[in-house]
Amino acid sequence: MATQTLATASTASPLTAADPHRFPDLPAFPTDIQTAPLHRPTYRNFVALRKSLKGEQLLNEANQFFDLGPKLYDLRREELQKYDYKNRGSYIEYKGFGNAVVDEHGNLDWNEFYNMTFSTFHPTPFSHPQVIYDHDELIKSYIKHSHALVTTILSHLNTHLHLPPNTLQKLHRLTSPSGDQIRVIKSPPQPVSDRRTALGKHTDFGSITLLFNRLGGLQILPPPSLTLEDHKPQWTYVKPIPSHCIVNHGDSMVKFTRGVLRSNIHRVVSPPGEQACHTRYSVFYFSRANDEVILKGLGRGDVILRAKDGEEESINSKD
Ligand SMILES: O=C(O)CCC(=O)C(=O)O
Ligand SMILES: [Fe+2]
Repeated sequence: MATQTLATASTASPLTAADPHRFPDLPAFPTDIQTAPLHRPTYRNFVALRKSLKGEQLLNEANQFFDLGPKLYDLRREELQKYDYKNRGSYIEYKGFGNAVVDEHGNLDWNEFYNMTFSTFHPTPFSHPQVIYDHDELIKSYIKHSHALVTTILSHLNTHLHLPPNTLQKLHRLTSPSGDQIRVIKSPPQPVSDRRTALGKHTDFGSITLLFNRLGGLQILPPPSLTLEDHKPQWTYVKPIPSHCIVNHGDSMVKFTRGVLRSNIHRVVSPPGEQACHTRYSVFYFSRANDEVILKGLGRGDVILRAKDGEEESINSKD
């Protein structure tokens, strides 16, 4: 993963007080905590992104998911458990609070989440809470706008990897079945005496993740190449920035590029400083290659061909 931020706001300086997308009613990220350096697009790319992508709509819709989160989780865990995906043989819908182990000591996670896909509104034997149906237009529109941003990112990567035109984009068509999904995570404040990992260390599955969050807590483990000689990589916070999303490369991009692109290790801990007393929501778009795509080195394009060949297992995107 390269951790990048992409500005989608209309102003050159999205951090000004006039920015309508600054985080309402939340304490600021502490100024004395070191954060990971992030790459931002050049001003030219920033303007191009805004023009081509309806960036304002994407931001507005992401904000609406931050309003949907509390409405969904106000249904309470007992009710949401009816939609638990572990009983459904899929990753769509609800993951209950504390259902996953986060570390080698067997500690459990400190979050619950709900996954939504395009197929959320297709006829299936499984229903959703009414609040999801009430937001069907938002969910469909957010998938469309997020996918447009992912396509723009893939097209930049395609160019810089010297791949034949549209190679990456063709593996990620919105019109073909894939595991693309929206996720809304809720992590309530942790007890003062027991603040710990809320989501265990991992790399993202899939190709590109777009992540909006407002409170700190996300940490990355920098790769050795970005760590001082004779030092161990240290968990480092990623600071949420208004009107920006964080872009992760997932494991499929590592496969497609034979390791030219990396998927970085990250985790979520209790938010720092005063932020720890607030409920943390995050809003995601996980993009994955179309179901039938075999996850292996693309093998065309001199940048990838120069990468070392490794053993490749054959697995398709759906699995
Ligand atoms: O909540 C966050 O900031 C990150 C969560 C995450 O990494 C994930 O769900 O894959
Ligand atoms: Fe992640």
